[in-house]
Amino acid sequence: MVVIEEGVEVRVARIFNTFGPRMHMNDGRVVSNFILQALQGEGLTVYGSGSQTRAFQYVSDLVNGLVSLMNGNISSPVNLGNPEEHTILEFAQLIKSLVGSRSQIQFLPEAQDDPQRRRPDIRKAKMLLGWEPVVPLEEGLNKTIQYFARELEHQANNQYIPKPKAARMKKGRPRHN
Ligand SMILES: O=C(O)[C@H]1O[C@H](OP(=O)(O)OP(=O)(O)OC[C@H]2O[C@@H](n3ccc(=O)[nH]c3=O)[C@H](O)[C@@H]2O)[C@H](O)[C@@H](O)[C@@H]1O
Repeated sequence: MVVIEEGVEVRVARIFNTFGPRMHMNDGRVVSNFILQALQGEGLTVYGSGSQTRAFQYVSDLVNGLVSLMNGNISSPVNLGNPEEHTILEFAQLIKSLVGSRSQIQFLPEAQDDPQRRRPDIRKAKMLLGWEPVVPLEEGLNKTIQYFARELEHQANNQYIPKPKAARMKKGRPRHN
């Protein structure tokens, strides 16, 4: 173990789904895809029935968690995420309504090996770091939508409009759709 042999202090953050301004706009993740699609009037691409769940944390909550972790003395892994869980269909409906978009929700084939549920257990971070996420989902989404809208405007002037990425690879294998 590096910790014992070299006296190096180690911190291990297990980072769960995170979003916010300055995220990559078209790497195919769900929040960026849905925001781009809603802003551009395209169908919001829900893979499968949309009943799979995720829990998304806002970037500033993650940064605060990382800072607390670095300043603490826990060398075992600590989950950093927001435990508020929603279905992907709920995310699609929420983003569509926050954008005020007329986009349709478009159901596509399920992604391969797509986890049906993901929600972090953050009891350890709460207890040992006194950390928990504080930014409400809608507030974080609104800030992210504003960022995407400004970027689209800027990029439109430069003739480059990013497209949401359609095919996502899961575990290194191509999806069928
Ligand atoms: O561990 C992994 O395999 C992956 O975990 C997360 O990926 P994931 O939780 O699936 O996050 P998203 O890609 O944002 O997808 C979340 C859910 O939305 C669905 N989705 C995604 C994009 C889209 O346009 N439509 C859609 O329904 C996906 O099928 C999935 O169920 C991370 O974001 C990836 O970087 C990591 O590789």
